[in-house]
Amino acid sequence: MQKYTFPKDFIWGVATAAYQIEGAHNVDGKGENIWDRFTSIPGNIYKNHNGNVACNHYNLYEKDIEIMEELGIKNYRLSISWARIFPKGYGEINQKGLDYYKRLINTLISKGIKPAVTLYHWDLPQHLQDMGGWANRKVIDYFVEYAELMFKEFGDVVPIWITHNEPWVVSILGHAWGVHAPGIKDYKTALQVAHNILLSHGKVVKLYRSMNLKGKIGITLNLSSTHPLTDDEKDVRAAEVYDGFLNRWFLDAVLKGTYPEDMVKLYREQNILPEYTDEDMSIISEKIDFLGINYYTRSVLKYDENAYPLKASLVDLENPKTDMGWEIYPQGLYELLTNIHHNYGGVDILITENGAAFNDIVNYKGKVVDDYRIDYLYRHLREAHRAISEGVNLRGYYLWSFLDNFEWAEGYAKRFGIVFVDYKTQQRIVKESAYWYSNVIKNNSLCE
Ligand SMILES: N=[N+]=NCCCCNC(=O)[C@@H]1[C@H]2[C@H](O)[C@@H](O)[C@H](O)[C@@H](CO)[C@@H]12
Repeated sequence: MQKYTFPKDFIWGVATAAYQIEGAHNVDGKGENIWDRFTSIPGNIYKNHNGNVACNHYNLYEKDIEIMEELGIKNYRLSISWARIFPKGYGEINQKGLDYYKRLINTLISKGIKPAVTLYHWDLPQHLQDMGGWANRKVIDYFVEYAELMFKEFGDVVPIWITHNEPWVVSILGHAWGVHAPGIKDYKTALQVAHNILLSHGKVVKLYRSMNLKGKIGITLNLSSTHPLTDDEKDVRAAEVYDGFLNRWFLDAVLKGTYPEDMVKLYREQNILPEYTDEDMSIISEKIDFLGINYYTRSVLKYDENAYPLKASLVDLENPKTDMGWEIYPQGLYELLTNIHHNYGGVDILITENGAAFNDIVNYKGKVVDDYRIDYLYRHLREAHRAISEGVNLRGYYLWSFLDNFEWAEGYAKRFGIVFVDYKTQQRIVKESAYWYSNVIKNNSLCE
């Protein structure tokens, strides 16, 4: 039987995000955030679901951490809800919000579970959106103020920090396509938002360095290997442009301090190029300790004369898919890891999210036998192992997600968890994939 052993100190973890699991949306002084607002507007979310209760993790976190402990999970990526700390986004601190995260983080550490904290996982305080949100450069300063307080409070006990989760999704889904909060549909705004988020990232990295903290800090990007539908030069160019739009715009800025020339030219021609300075780019590319990658699927592109602004359209192939409709394409993870290793100087990498939504059911024995999810995870971890064996500095893997949770525009219709959540009773059921993952962690290896 083939066994794939990972490096001795490889980080095996699970991941969640505040708005998706906490609930308690207006409890203990928490301010309104843009997802509280966006989900309150009928039509935005599947069946008008919202995160008001979610997995009630705000009240059930001790029970959830017990499950992690039972499974032998030693690393947990969580996010902090900015509006719990600063209800207005800046200024007055909400002590009860701060106390919640102190309890949560201290409980994790007392159980030997290392926290990796994401400072921003999409839940901007609404008060800041009311002044323009991330399109307003002033919000950058407020983000630095929030980060400074988090570093002061938790900098000595949190070993891994992620400034932002997926600036591309915040920018494009939230400000160009309008399918995420705050529901804006304007590419020029979207690209300015992306730039300001990246600038806030760089400023916070510099702040972290100035505080002489002993942990590691990075950023998480959602990346996808891109493929042309055919070898026709128009399709090949479409894939290159989409690669620039999704991947290289962010990778080059953070790791090289420049925006890719081909995309700068395209955005300038389309009059959607953001305003930025050389100084901005120098700050954005402040050296990070690791690059976080969220990988779910590849992207297949074809030339499309009518597709604004890229003249490239995603193609939906008839291949095996997850419940999100995303093609299951494990080799795309290998392609991505090796490309980044070779093109971006061998930067240390953490897979900060990988996982799959499937239509889980509880069987007559009260179990969730999610072999399809085990298959997805196995295949992707095999590709990760292949990349490591070829020299890629992959240091860890955080499975998305620990719990079934609020899947943004899809509400509770999509289940990504390795722990099933019955939203009517808040009962947790550990899925078979969790037991499988527990074994992978214990053995630090994959067995065929
Ligand atoms: N249209 N469209 N979309 C194209 C690709 C979107 C990529 N979505 C992600 O990566 C999100 C990431 C997020 O951090 C987490 O909060 C989400 O729950 C997971 C699952 O969705 C993933």
